[in-house]
Amino acid sequence: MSDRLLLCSNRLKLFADATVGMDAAVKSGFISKVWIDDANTRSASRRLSVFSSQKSSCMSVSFGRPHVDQQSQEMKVSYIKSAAHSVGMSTYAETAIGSYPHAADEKIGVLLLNLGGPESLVDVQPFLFNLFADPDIIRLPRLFQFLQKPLAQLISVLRAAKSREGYAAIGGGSPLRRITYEQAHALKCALEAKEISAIVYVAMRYWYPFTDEALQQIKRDKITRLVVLPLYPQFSISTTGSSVRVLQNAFREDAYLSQLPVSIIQSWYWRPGYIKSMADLIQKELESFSKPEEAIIFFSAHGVPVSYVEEAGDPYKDQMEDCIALIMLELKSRGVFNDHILAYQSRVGPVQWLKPYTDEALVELGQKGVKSLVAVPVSFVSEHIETLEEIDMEYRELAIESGIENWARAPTLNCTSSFIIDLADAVVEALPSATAMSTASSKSKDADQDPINYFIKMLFGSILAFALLFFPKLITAFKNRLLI
Ligand SMILES: C=CC1=C(C)c2cc3[nH]c(cc4nc(cc5[nH]c(cc1n2)c(C)c5CCC(=O)O)C(CCC(=O)O)=C4C)c(C)c3C=C
Ligand SMILES: [Fe+2]
Repeated sequence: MSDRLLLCSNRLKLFADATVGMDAAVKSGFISKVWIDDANTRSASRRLSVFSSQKSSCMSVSFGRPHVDQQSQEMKVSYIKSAAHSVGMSTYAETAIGSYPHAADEKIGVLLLNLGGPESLVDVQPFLFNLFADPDIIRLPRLFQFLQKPLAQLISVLRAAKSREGYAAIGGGSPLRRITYEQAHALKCALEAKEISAIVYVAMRYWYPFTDEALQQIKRDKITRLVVLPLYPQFSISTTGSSVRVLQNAFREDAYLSQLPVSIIQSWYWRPGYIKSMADLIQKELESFSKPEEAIIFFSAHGVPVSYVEEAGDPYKDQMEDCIALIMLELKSRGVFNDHILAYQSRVGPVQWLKPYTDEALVELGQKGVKSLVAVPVSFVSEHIETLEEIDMEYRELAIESGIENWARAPTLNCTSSFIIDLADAVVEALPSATAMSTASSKSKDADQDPINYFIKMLFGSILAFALLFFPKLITAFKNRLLI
């Protein structure tokens, strides 16, 4: 009874014994945060770290007692496991805690999931078509899914000129493929340093190398155990959710893959190695200012439409806020007490996206007299068009015009060694719980189940799609007025 824990969640807050309370709390299914309330809890904390990664993708472990602000922050953390299930994914096996004893007999694969990007300006429109043809990016009611491809064709053609300008400004193509392969190589080396021999594969969602290519290679290599690691720290239906759906479909249809033990790491923004690596980058950037303490830390995350969060239960916003809180806690523990803000960038189309919008927030800060700012891209771990063009060019210019005099941008993590080592740890922790992927059909808890919402979407979706397809003049109006 010496190890006492304070367990906080959105439904439950209690003091408990380190072992009994932990297991009971986990079984109750509502734990999102554990505070270790006693300094002498080394063994408990080790167990907690392991089970936090295995039982719940959002649960994190901290030491000491939360003060009031932290506590209310933690209470906001939502329970990710239910959200992951709502998009039909298998999570870690319920019983797997402990080390993985059979590594030597296995042929281990790690599959990195990423978005992909056009490698030349000619690729831009077909890449955009693939992106907009994804039902997790443009979410149509089921009855109208036959419009998905015509709409994708239309929107990709309309968007292509603007996108091409962006890719031209960063050298004519996306660096994502190159950087992801560098990360794959670094991860392989980090695993080798931990005496795990693994082949690391790359599967892009919208451009080469596509998921299918990676899966064919996995089969040829006769991999016997696979860890799936999305290169998105936070889970979103539009990113990890979409890639995992593609994987599930492929696994369901293939005799070999459907039997292959797989662990999917749903999200990992809470991992101490990632949080520390982000804090390192920010701290280093702050030191480039003559008065570091005056600079605002401006976290800029890729946005998603509000409906993803409010109607489809996307945990992305909650995870993003939790992630920022953890980075700021880490910075505070290092004596860095700068103000910070989280805003969302890269919105596309006419719907409401998560707010505040990065461009509007920058103007507002300038108007308030802020003079120094460090921009921190936070939803992605490699440089890409939205860091190199949108932040470094568009937002920088806007910030300077708005009166911000000292601008800096934290680089993305890319192959930072502390980050790659942490990813390797995540893989090692995930290995024991690999199980054959569930073939249960996904039960999406989305707005389609609400008949009124469904009817409204159906009506407006069909009017819009038919109008755009059959009245060319409307296309110009659509393009000019609706920001594509
Ligand atoms: C966590 C990261 C991302 C989320 C969430 C996300 C959602 C999302 N994106 C679009 C539309 C576009 N995204 C585009 C590029 C792009 N998106 C991400 C990441 C997230 N997207 C990355 C890393 C990239 C860049 C890839 C590269 O080539 O470097 C694009 C194309 C570029 C452009 O024209 O701006 C579009 C379009 C939507 C609609 C969406 C959520 C519904
Ligand atoms: Fe995007």
